Amino acid sequence: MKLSPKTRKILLLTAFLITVAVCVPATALITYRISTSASGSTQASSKEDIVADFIIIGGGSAGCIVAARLAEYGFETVLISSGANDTLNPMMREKRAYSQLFRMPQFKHYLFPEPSLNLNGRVLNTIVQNTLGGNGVNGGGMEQMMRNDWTYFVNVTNDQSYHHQNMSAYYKMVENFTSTASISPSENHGHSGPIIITQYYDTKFGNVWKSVAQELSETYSDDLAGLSDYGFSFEGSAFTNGLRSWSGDAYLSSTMSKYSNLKVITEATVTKLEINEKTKHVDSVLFVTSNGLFKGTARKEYILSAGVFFSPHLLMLSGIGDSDILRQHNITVKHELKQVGKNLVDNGVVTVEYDTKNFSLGDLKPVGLINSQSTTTNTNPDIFFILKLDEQTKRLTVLILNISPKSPAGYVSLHNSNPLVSPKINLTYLKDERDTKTFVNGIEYIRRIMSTSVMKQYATFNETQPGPNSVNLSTYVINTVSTAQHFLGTCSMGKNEQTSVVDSHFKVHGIDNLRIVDASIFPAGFISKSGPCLTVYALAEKAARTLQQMYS
Ligand SMILES: Cc1cc2nc3c(=O)[nH]c(=O)nc-3n(C[C@H](O)[C@H](O)[C@H](O)COP(=O)(O)OP(=O)(O)OC[C@H]3O[C@@H](n4cnc5c(N)ncnc54)[C@H](O)[C@@H]3O)c2cc1C
Repeated sequence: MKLSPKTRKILLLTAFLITVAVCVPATALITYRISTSASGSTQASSKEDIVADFIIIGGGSAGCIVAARLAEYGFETVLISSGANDTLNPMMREKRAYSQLFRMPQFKHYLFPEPSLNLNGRVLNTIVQNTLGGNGVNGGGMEQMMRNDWTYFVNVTNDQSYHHQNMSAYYKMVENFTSTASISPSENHGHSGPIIITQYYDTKFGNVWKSVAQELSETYSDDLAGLSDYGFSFEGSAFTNGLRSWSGDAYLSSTMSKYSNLKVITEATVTKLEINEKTKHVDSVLFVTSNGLFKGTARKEYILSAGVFFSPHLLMLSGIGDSDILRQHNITVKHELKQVGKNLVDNGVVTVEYDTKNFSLGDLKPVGLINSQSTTTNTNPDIFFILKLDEQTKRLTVLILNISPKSPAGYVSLHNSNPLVSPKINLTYLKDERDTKTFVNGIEYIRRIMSTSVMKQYATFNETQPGPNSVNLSTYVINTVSTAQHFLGTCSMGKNEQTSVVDSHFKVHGIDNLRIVDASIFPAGFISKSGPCLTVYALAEKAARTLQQMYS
């Protein structure tokens, strides 16, 4: 589609006007950056529309890996992403800048879910980092999923290639893992992949942490990757010597200059997949930049990697989804897939906070994956917790994640059919009272840790939140539970189109040239036991390898 500059300007202006005029809360508007100045990588300024073997939509954690690998495998590849290329910005890289980064809206879409009635009407916020690498610019916790988690994938898909043993190969492709512990490096880790992960350990606090586990009759594990899914440990980190490693930089930035068959278009928002409802084939994608409206055509396939909120959103806007919802918004149904947008899950997080004296953690990340109600079960953990110390204020925050939520899943849907209006998001934390109880048990468990003789001897901890005299912990949980930002599941993987959106080869059921590779494809009912980011990376490696095998 070639449009004159004047028509483009009119279209763009119209899109903005519609956005502003639409009757949704102003906070629901997407804050895509559409500026006329180029910032780093290629902007869509050419008059030509795009044609390539593969078009990837969304340069987040997964999208950057799929794009880089497909280019490396020799395919003509185009990545279209709504954020700018900020990979050289020190704010992205430096750990000490992370909290400031959080306060800078130009790098993010803030999405505001509907008020949660069971949380006294509170509106929680969800975040999509609008930059290359997406939400990989995060807290840096890097954990593999465990053997049992992969068995869940195998059972849901009937695809044996998801067995832990096989998936271990993809983690190894991602990881450049080192541990400062004097443990023999686990055979579960890779040591020459692009993402640098360091598991920090020091003997002094390491011994304390082991003794705490012992005093509470728990197990300690040198490394929670792979086989062991229970106990106290230290978490691997994407920060090494204070610098972040993430897919936007480690996979994509270096590749952009290396492969002439890779084109990265930033500050460009895909607004629609043009789908032929008879052939069930994606004919093209439309995307908007500050220079106007463009069309991209893939000779082979389109890969949707816009993340857990925007992937289902774009499917629905394009006519793939639950026909009842699409018709409500006057969207022509191109392909009925009831599960699009369903099964949204997240752990939720509650914190216990302490003022400390004589306490330091440095780069250490003490964690635990335990059952808060019974000790030494070595199985069925119900919470994951992590200790974070602000070394300047000496404030210790213990984050408690619910890894076995009982509440029904939430969903992603539409406010209306305007692609520049963010999706409708429904979250369901604490809808089932057992989840409140899990967090209360979690708080009591953290208090037991801080009351162990070994912790008391090591340093001074004064609880400030919820506070030692707080009588009603349930109320505290209801008033403070927040998003853990570990959202999964809105384009879930499974055997058929009644129960899922993609098959085990990442292909959208019923559409012949469209795949989804991002956090949205985790199977319905699956919840992350720690953090999903490293697994999203591993799944992206698997998807790229699948495409290479298919098309080489
Ligand atoms: C604040 C925060 C902290 C986190 N901390 C951790 C942690 O410590 N450990 C951990 O394991 N996990 C963590 N997570 C979760 C983890 O980062 C995510 O699960 C993971 O990054 C998701 O990757 P993704 O590829 O699915 O999506 P994303 O990385 O979100 O990428 C989606 C990309 O698509 C782009 N996009 C969206 N719509 C369009 C469109 N229409 N056109 C073009 N581009 C589009 C977006 O701009 C974005 O860049 C955290 C998440 C957040 C938000």
